[in-house]
Amino acid sequence: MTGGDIQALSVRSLRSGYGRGGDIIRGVDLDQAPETILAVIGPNGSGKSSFVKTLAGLLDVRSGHVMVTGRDVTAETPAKRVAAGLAYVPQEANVFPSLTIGENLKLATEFLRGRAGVGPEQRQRVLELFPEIAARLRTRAGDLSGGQRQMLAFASALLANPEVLLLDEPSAGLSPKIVGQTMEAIVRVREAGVTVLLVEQNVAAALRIADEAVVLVAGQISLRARAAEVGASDLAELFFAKVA
Ligand SMILES: Nc1ncnc2c1ncn2[C@@H]1O[C@H](COP(=O)(O)OP(=O)(O)OP(=O)(O)O)[C@@H](O)[C@H]1O
Repeated sequence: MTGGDIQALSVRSLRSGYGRGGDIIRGVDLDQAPETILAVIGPNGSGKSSFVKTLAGLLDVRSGHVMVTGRDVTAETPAKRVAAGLAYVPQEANVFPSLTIGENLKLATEFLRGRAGVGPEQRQRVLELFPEIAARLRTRAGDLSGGQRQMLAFASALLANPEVLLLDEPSAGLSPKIVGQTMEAIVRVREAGVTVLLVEQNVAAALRIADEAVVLVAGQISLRARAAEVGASDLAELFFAKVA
């Protein structure tokens, strides 16, 4: 959605961690071009979820910067980051199970007044992206299948009309067939003009749809490549290096 040389997402010398513990994210630099899908993969415990939480504002930045379409959001609260165009879908608890789909969608925009492009037209665009959700507005979110629940979580985040969508392991707990449908939905989101940063344990599924991939090992980027060029041997070496 952004032209010229402005990156959708820029991260500079980012460090973050929990409480008084050591740094988990240990100096990450990253630029992501608009309307691309970037897969963030890596071994268990390498800091993928912590990275995306830091971008979303849920883990304090110890040093470095996060910029969305050229605007520095490092000091902003999670809510202000959403208003600045950076939406986040957590791995778990990403919908309200006791509310209907319609109520979930209504609640998602409750705190977004003033953000450009938020309103009935955006709602319509989002519902067109997710027909399965659009057809079940009165169904309780808790009665949806895992895949449908992910779609609802994506839809809720997209109502903010974000430039960048951060997804934390959307395939977790889904059957292979549903993983495929979820990945197809992510491609549709990108085709609608949204930049997607996709944290995934399911490396094969993520690489199939991503433009580029970064491998995070022990809180640092150890490889960045076009997704199609990431070879099994690169991954084995990097993933194994963590264990050794
Ligand atoms: N709430 C927390 N408090 C303290 N340490 C945490 C917390 N959450 C994660 N960590 C630590 O941060 C490190 C990175 O964990 P993180 O969940 O970000 O990795 P990950 O790459 O997403 O792993 P996985 O693929 O298993 O989800 C781990 O050492 C983990 O123990």
